[in-house]
Amino acid sequence: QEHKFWETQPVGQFKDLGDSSFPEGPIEQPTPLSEVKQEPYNLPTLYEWTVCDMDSDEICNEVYVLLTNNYVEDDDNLFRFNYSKEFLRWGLRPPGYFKNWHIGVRVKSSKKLVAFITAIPVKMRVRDEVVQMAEVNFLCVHKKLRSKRLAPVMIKEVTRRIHLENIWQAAYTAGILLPTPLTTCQYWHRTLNPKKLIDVGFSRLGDRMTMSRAIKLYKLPNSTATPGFRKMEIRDVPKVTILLRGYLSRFVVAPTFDDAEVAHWLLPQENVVDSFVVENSETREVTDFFSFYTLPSSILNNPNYSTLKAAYTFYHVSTKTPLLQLTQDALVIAKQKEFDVFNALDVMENEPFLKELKFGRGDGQLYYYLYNYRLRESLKPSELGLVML
Ligand SMILES: COc1cccc(CC(=N)NC(=O)c2cccnc2OC2CCNCC2)c1
Repeated sequence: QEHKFWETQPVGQFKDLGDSSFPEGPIEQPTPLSEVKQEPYNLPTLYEWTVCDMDSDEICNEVYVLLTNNYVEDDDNLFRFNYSKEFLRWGLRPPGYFKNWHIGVRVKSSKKLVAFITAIPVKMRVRDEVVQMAEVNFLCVHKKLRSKRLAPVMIKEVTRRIHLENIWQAAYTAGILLPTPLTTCQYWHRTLNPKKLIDVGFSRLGDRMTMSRAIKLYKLPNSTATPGFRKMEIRDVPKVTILLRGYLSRFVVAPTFDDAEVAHWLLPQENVVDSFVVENSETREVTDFFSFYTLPSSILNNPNYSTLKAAYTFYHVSTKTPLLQLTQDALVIAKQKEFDVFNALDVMENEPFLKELKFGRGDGQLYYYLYNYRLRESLKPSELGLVML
């Protein structure tokens, strides 16, 4: 059973680790579109495929309810991701998206939505090659249908639909170890609301730490420190695009963003994504940028709280303002907006500020994977410039 499915897929296999005889690049060559399976894979008899039109309030709500009750939980099953409807619409409809890559599974008789998987297109640079890829995300099977081996057929079906668009590579993340990680990231949390985090079991009071000591330790200024730090606006898009493209060129694997993509992913949207620029008041130059996305978690079985309000670092660039100060200002904003915790991965150049700004190591890893693309060796997190939702 050990990775029975993944041993059949064009992904780096554990047994090939260290075997540097393999060239870097695609594992399998593209097949002619006429040879790609034209009809959907077979589901178990009682189930049928459906396309989830995220523009439809009703269908978007069905997806929201499925994920709210059945998506990823932390290792101690205290929390479950609670992506909002407006977040899902944002995350699944970037420029150039394909509606039929938002794939659902319904019970034929009741039409109940019981599983979901998605992909969106992304131009990914790997070293100095730009490869058209798909980002696969939101794989979710209803708790009552686990171990029916639905996930493998859903992965094959989304792969088939991606192949039909002549795209042969993909990127995905998971909290579990599969063959074979592109990189293994550590997640970190910066406490903003110590009392609530301790009450819900997200954090523990250290031995010599009293609650009042914890509140003092994580206190933040009431206002940001950087002159010219302000919310991003549509007029900033061209300059932020130049900043971001320049910054991401430093990493071995990173997405490429054009203006339209920067506008989609980074213009502020209430309860979805917050973005800030630092504009020099004399030169009018935009020198820095910071963004985080809003991903609450349901708190399972707590008498006093139902939701953990969490911010996740997204993309940022610092050319003039030290990243430490930029991040501190983002923490101040997050606190003002009543977030309980600010999460980050040790990707890009995050690690140095994590320790300095009183982030604590999370108790899990996030693994990044490439589909049908081999790198001679896995990357350090600091070599990765990709943040997934
Ligand atoms: C606090 O509530 C949680 C609810 C479910 C799972 C986890 C732990 C976890 N698995 N966290 C992460 O994967 C994570 C931690 C820091 C930053 N980004 C992350 O994941 C992002 C990116 C991958 N897709 C989910 C969101 C926490």
